[in-house]
Amino acid sequence: MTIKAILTDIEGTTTDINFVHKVLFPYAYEHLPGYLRSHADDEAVQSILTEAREVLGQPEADLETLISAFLNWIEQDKKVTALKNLQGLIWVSGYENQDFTGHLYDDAYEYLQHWQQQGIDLYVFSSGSVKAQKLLFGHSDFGDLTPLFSGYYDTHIGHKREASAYRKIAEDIGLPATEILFLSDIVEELNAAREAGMATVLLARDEPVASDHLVVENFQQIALNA
Ligand SMILES: CSCCC(=O)C(=O)COP(=O)(O)O
Ligand SMILES: [Mg+2]
Repeated sequence: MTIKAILTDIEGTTTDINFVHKVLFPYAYEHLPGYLRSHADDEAVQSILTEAREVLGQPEADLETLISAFLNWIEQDKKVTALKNLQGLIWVSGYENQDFTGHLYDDAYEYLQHWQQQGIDLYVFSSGSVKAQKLLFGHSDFGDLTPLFSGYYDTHIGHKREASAYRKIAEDIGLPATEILFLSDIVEELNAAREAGMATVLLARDEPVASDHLVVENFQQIALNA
């Protein structure tokens, strides 16, 4: 089978989980109350707040109630689309002030470039919003890597553990799912991608994992018949 496109997860796949959980999430947690209090009237924030009220089932929830809900979702690592959109807005200042740069494993940097040079189109699918994805790769440890990617997908297209999301992505990319390879560290995501027809590789970066998906420790071990 010929792989023509690669769709990659971020956290645990291109990027250290610790960067997300020990740098990005704490930054969002610390800045979220102040950000919401000073930007509550912005159009983009208004729509995030409306969506959060819907998720909570509390159409009248005030700003302080919503702040508590968002903080609670960060603590629980909930992949709520409204939270993910909000985090993307908050992280702008962190990247722009150079409080941090987007972590990328050396092998991910090397092989994403290599695959692109081989003519393979690269796409991202993360629970982090498209804005957050572009920030991470645009302000990465290796500089601006956004020219590597042909497209970005987040939970607006569907949940990462549901096959329908991968079917929609394949349709949007314009390739049969069988010609797309999905990379992730989460078996449930790989199962959903496989159900949609995609080829799959499980990244087990920290410890060995037994799986019926092809398992690798890093991107260098991924052999493609492009
Ligand atoms: C796009 S950077 C922030 C990552 C994030 O917010 C997250 O929830 C990680 O999700 P992933 O689907 O990449 O595991
Ligand atoms: Mg992941």
